This record gives sequence, C-alpha cells and structure tokens, in this order.
Amino acid sequence: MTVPNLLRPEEKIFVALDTDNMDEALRLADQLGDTIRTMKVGLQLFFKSGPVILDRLHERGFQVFMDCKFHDIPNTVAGASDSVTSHGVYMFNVHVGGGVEMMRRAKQAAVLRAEKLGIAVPKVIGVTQLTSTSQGVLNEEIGIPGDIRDCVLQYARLAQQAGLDGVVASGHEIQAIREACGPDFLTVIPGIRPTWAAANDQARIMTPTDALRAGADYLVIGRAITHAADPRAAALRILEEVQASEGAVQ
Ligand SMILES: O=c1ccn([C@@H]2O[C@H](COP(=O)(O)O)[C@@H](O)[C@H]2O)c(=O)[nH]1
Repeated sequence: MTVPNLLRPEEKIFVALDTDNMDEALRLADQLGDTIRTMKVGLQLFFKSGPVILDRLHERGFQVFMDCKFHDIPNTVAGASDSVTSHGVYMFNVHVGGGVEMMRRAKQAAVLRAEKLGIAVPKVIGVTQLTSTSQGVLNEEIGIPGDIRDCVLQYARLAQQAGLDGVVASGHEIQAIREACGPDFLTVIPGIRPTWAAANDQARIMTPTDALRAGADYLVIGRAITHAADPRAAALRILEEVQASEGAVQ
C-alpha cells in the first residue's frame, strides 16, 4: 500500500549542522528546536565532537541524520553501519558507487543491530551523484559519460535493488526517480537554495518550494539557515515561502 507523505513542511527539513564546534551546533539546534525536528550531523562536526553529539541531540528530542557517506568494501561498510545504528540514528547514508553488495550489507547490518537493540531500523539512503557535481564534472573529470540525470536514475534503481530506503539526489531528478522507483522510495534533497541565498559550491540547486512541489520527501538545508544572521528567522522565512506557495496551488 502506498502511504502518502503527509509530513508538514517543517518535518521535511533537515538542517545541516556543518561546524567544528559542538557548542555552536547545539546552540543552533536549540534556536531551531521549536520548528525543525531533524538535524544532520556530518563528518566535520562528528570528528570534532565524537558520538556524544548524537546523544546531546537525541536528549533534546531531535532525530539525527548521520551523513557519513560510507564508501568501502562491503564488509567494512557493514561494520560501520552496525556501529552507526547502535547510536539510534534516524537515517544514515552510503555511496551508491560502492555497488549493490555493499549497499545490501549496509542495510542488513542496520536491520540486525536495530533488532538486537529493539530500536527502530534507521533509514539507509544511497548517495547518487553529489549536488556539487555538474554535468561537465561528471563527464570530463569523473569520466562517466551521458546525461547526469540518467546516471542518477541508474544509481537510484541500484539503491532500490539493494533494499535501501531511498536516495540523496538533486531537485532536478526527483520526478524521474519517483516515476522509476515509486512513491515509497525516499528522496532526500540537498543543494537547496531559496532565491535569496548564494549557491556557493553547489552545482545542481533548487528552491525549497520547487523541490517540495516536485515531490521531495526531505530537504537538506545548511548555509541558507546556519550562516544567516538570524538562523531561526531564515528557517521561518523558508517555511513561510513554502506555505505561501502551497496556498497558491490550492
Ligand atoms: O549530494 C550531496 C550530499 C550531501 N550534501 C550535504 O548537504 C549539506 C548541504 O549544505 P548547504 O550549506 O545547504 O549547501 C552539506 O552538509 C553537504 O555535506 C550535499 O550538499 N550534497
């Protein structure tokens, strides 16, 4: 049975706490806590804070998306997936480029560890092509020929075949992934830029409103919120824009 995504916009936004300072990360989370439910912890913060950041966020009632992008041989990724699952994270990710067997082992390890601990199985998400990768970089540097959308789509199909719960992709690929993988396969979308924010190092960007209209399950937003003079006001502005556009569509 297909379950429509009935989450409210604020439940669909993951804020990327990209800082090397745990106190700053927690201050940001506290400022956003009455609106945002899920925080994304990446390698910069994790290597400075260690797993205690996950405990601190969980104590405050946040869900955590652990953005570790595992990419190694299947046995090593299975071990890492077991370890990250033991911290009770809501979601973690692996690179689809590691192959189907690697992804299958990641999911299997997450299921086994969660069952042993009696906790919810984390969503395991495959990273297709990074949103900082442009068409030119894909073809000329990485050496993958063809249209980037086709590549992302092929990776999404592989992730689904391996039993993953969804993929990280850009807003430009959401509709194609939906058509190919169905409505229950999650799309987690970084490279989100409101019209008033700079693109920075992102190549395949989309506004929050357009990404949600295209059917994104979750948006990952970092600097547009965290580097704003007032992060809470920036988050509320994004939510207002999304809600205004929802009203305009009805
Ligand atoms: O393809 C990808 C995968 C992950 N990310 C991560 O999302 C955030 C985006 O931050 P912004 O400041 O909004 O650009 C960041 O933590 C990345 O590591 C991504 O951007 N693209």
